[in-house]
Amino acid sequence: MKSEFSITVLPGDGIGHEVTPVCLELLDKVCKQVGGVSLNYSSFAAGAVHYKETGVSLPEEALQHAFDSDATLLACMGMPSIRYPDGREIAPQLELREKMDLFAGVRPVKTMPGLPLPLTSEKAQNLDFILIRESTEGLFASREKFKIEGEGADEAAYDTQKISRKGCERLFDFAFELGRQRRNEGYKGLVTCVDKANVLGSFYYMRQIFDEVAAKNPDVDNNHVYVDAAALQLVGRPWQFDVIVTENMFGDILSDLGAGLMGGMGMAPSADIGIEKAVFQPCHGTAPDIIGQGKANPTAMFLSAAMMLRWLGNKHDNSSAIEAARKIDTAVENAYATGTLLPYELGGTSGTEAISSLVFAELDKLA
Ligand SMILES: NC(=O)C1=CN([C@@H]2O[C@H](COP(=O)(O)OP(=O)(O)OC[C@H]3O[C@@H](n4cnc5c(N)ncnc54)[C@H](O)[C@@H]3O)[C@@H](O)[C@H]2O)C=CC1
Ligand SMILES: CC(C)CC(=O)C(=O)O
Repeated sequence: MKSEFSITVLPGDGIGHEVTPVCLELLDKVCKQVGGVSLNYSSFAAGAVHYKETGVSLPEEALQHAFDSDATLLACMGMPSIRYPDGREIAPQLELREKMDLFAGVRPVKTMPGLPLPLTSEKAQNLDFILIRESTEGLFASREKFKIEGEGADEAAYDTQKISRKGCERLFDFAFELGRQRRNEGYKGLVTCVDKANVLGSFYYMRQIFDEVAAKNPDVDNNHVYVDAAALQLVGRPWQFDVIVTENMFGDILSDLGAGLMGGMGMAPSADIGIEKAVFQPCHGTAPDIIGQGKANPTAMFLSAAMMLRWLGNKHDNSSAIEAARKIDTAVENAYATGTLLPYELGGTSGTEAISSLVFAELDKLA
């Protein structure tokens, strides 16, 4: 059984440099506590600042390492002030997802105890569902091919969405398998396809493939919701969802809504999963408004690291890695359950130091 894992670490830009060091500290601590699992990190510069300094956003060496290592831990990348000549931001995390074929962006929406969440309903305090964002195509796939046509009053810009049969089939297979797993764990096991099939042919195509895959998985419940209605329902009665599966751009937007339900971007973990490879990174960006102020919430990064350990443990049949993941989740949950943490995003003053210290202390108690 494999117990030593090589991890590509990409701190990226902005608050990535604040949440990455404490996350590696947490990982070292938990691995030492559990035994039977150790991580060897190799860190690389990549992102907007690296592009500004070198003209390269994702060095070949970093990409190769990500391919060769067991998993990649990425914080966040991008800076609104640094752009390609065509005006787009530098976002090598998208290239990484595409080049490594990480089609399933798994974004859990799980609330923590002890936080004054934006939705006050009792049921909204105990949310636990997962949004799967297709991460290799959709509207994002057009970003390097966008065109401006016509002149004067007829000038118009076009981005073209890509929805492929292969992309849909593997995504929906993944969603139904997750739905089945969750049903076996006592969740609803309901897979909801979110689209805009009432207006766009590409989404009607996607929905038909969803229905084909659903027919092959009759033991797992499913339904469809249009994306506008999904936005409404995510605010009105989010507890009705279990596994949401959707296109890249819709998933980008709705997963931020999901982060809002948890108390902010600093609470929302994520994993980009392919057949063999995976990258783990929080949903948040580089938070230029709080860089260097100690306000960055490392929770999303911690929970993403736990997702990495669980994925490694399942893939390599290493129960210690799964135990380490469980310990991180429990330590984070227990830290919030004290009711003493209030992150900046919720109007409080708990930043990187306060949150990390309490999570570390709770982890020590689990020894
Ligand atoms: N996966 C990635 O690497 C992503 C990168 N970006 C990039 O990040 C930059 C900023 O984008 P924004 O739209 O402002 O999104 P953002 O997620 O960086 O920030 C949105 C809001 O959430 C807050 N926030 C985010 N993470 C936080 C944390 N861990 N702790 C406390 N507060 C946190 C920020 O202070 C800000 O008020 C842009 O360059 C954007 O392109 C944006 C989203 C995802
Ligand atoms: C700035 C974008 C690339 C953000 C995004 O969609 C992501 O990283 O998930």
